[in-house]
Amino acid sequence: MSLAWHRIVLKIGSSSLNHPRGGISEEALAGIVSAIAGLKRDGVESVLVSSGAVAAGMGKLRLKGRPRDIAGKQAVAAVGQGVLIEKYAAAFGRQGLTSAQVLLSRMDLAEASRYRNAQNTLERLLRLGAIPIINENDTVAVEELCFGDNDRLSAVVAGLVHADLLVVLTDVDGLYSANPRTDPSARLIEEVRDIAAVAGVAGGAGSRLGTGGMVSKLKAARISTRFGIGMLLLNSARISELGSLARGERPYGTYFPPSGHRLSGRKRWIAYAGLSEGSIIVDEGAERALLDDGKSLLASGITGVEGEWERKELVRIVNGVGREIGRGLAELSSLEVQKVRGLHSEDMLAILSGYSGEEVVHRDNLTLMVDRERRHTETGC
Ligand SMILES: Nc1ncnc2c1ncn2[C@@H]1O[C@H](COP(=O)(O)OP(=O)(O)O)[C@@H](O)[C@H]1O
Ligand SMILES: N[C@@H](CCC(=O)OP(=O)(O)O)C(=O)O
Repeated sequence: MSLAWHRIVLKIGSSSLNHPRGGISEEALAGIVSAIAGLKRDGVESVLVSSGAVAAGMGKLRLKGRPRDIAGKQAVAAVGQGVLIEKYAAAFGRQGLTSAQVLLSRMDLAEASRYRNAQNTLERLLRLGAIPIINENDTVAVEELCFGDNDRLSAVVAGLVHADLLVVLTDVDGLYSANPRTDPSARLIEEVRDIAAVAGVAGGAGSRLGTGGMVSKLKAARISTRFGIGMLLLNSARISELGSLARGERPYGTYFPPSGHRLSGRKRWIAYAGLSEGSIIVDEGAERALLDDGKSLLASGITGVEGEWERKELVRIVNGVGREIGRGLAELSSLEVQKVRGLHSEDMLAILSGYSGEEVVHRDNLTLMVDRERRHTETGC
C-alpha cells in the first residue's frame, strides 16, 4: 500500500490534554497514545509535540489558578513535565512502544550547528523506533527568547524532521468564520489556501489553559505550509479518526495545503529558527529588487546598519519604516556593511579585503518574510 503520509508531527494543546482546572486527563492521553500506536502499525511515524506541563503541575500542586509570574510558571512546569512524561511513558509502554522526552528551548535551535544536532537526534530516535515527545523547555526558557507557544514550536519541528503533515489537535473542529465560543453562527472553514485572507477571523485562546488561540495556529500554518508541509487542524475529540491518514484520507477539520514553493532546510532555519544578530536597513529600490525580482541584496541599496555581527551570521533586512522584508546570512560583518553601504559593487570591492563577491546577502541564503501581495509579514520570535 502506498501511503500519502509517512511521517507526521502531532501537536496537542493543554485545553485538550488537561482537565479544565488542571491535571492530566487520562482519557485524552490514552486517546493520543493509541492513535499514534495505530498509525505506527500502519507504517506512519509520529513525533508528538505535547503541551500540558503547566496544567499538569497545577493539578499536582493543587493550585487553583495558572501562575502569572514567570518564575511561578517555570516552577510549576518543572513539576508538571515530570508527571506528564511519566504518564506518556506508561501509556506508550502499554502499547509496547518506547517514548523519549525532548525538551527544546529557542536557543537550542538558534545556531545552525545546534539545529542540525537536534535534527540528527530526532532522526536517530525515530530510526530506533522511539516516539519523541517534545515540549518547550519552560523551566529555562526566557520570555524574550522563547518559541512563545507550542503551535509555533510544532511547525518548526515539522520542518526539522521533514514531516509530510502537521496535525494540530485542539478543542474545536478547526478554524471557524468567527470564534465559535462567542458566535453561534460561525461556520467551519474546511480548507484554507490563503492564510492572510482569514487572519481577521482568528481570535485568542478559548480556555484558561490554552495559549495563543487561533492566532498562533494560523502562524503555525503559515510556517508549516511555507515549508511545503500541509497542516490539519483537528478536534482532539476526533482523535480516533486519525487512523484514516494511513489510507491517505483526511479527517474532518481545517486543512491548510502546502505552498507550492517549498523552503529548503537552510532557508527554514534562516526564517524561523535562527536568531538574528542585527539589521540591515534598505531603500525602496532594494526592497523591490528582493521582493519582486528575487534578487540578492547589494551594497548600493543599503542605507543603515543596526547591531553587530560577523561574516556569515544571520541578519534581518528591514525597510525604511522598520518592516522586516527578509532574513539572511550576511557575507560581510556589520562593520564592513557600515563602510560599504550605498556603494556600487566595484567601489565596494575596492575597499574590502578577502571578499570578491558582489552580494551583501546572497539570494540563496535569504528568506523573504513578506508574502508576494505584501499583505502578510512574518513575526519571528
Ligand atoms: N475563528 C476561530 N475558530 C475557531 N476557534 C477560535 C477562533 N477564534 C478563536 N478561537 C478559539 O481558539 C481556541 C483554541 O485555541 P487554544 O485555546 O489556544 O487551544 P490549545 O490549547 O489547543 O492550543 C478555541 O477553543 C476557540 O475558542
Ligand atoms: N509549554 C507549555 C504549553 C505552551 C502552549 O503553547 O500551550 P497550548 O496553547 O496549550 O498548546 C506547557 O507545557 O504547559
